Amino acid sequence: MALLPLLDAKDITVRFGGLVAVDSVSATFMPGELVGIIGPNGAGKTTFFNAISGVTQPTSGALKVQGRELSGKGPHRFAAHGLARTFQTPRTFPDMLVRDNIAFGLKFAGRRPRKYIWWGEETTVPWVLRTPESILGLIGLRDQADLPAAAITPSQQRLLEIGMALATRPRMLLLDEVAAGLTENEVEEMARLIRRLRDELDLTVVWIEHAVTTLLRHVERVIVLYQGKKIADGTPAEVVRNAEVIEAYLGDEMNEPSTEHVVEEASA
Ligand SMILES: Nc1ncnc2c1ncn2[C@@H]1O[C@H](COP(=O)(O)OP(=O)(O)OP(=O)(O)O)[C@@H](O)[C@H]1O
Repeated sequence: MALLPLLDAKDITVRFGGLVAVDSVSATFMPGELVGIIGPNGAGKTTFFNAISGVTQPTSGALKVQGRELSGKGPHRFAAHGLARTFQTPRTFPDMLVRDNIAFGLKFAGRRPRKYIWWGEETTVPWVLRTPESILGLIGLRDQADLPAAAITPSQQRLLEIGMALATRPRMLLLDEVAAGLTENEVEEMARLIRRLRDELDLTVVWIEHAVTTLLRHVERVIVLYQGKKIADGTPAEVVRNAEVIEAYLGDEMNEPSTEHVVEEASA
């Protein structure tokens, strides 16, 4: 039997009054894929994320998760089908301890049993997603467990939000600019963590990021949005050679000395 996409978005359009923020975008995400979404400011990246996670109702288009029609459903239904996401501004509980932020996510997941049916088979929740301690270990925040979330650094806040998303025991993780505001080293560490999570937890990961050079180095597929439209969808090597992408977006990035080697690597 052919493998179904984990998420299948067909002709998704989102209008805000007269503005078409997302313009008939179709994309499929297969189990275990690590996909980047790039594009200039205002290209529609976050709006597309909101639409495929039930946060914003698309004006038109269809959404299927594991073959199940979820068009028109709210974020809780998407979460119940294994989708978890982070937001551009981390949505943690600042007055609660780091550990309790994670416990909150686990409580949400607790409504689903430890074994659940996934792709028609009984699946056990990976042990690393069972307790606040194990999740904190996975994201490298064990030492901060007993601090209020407001007391940790911005990069740790981003990790905490990823931890909260993982606590809901997802199969698909949508990451919205989790590397924004981080130092170059922190961005690289974040990219490595994202890959490790995908590999160890067998997740499908879709990652929006402005740090294009890092993203191109770490993802296997990139979708490029421009003025609400999808203008490219392919491997980093294909996308950096795409004339429309260069014209619309990557031209300036490629002229940056720091980017040249990445483009060369991606094209190799
Ligand atoms: N709730 C809203 N109401 C009206 N317009 C909106 C709303 N949300 C987004 N927009 C507009 O939709 C367009 C796409 O915005 P979106 O935030 O999805 O882009 P983006 O690619 O994520 O940008 P950035 O990289 O700056 O985060 C922009 O013109 C934005 O102003």
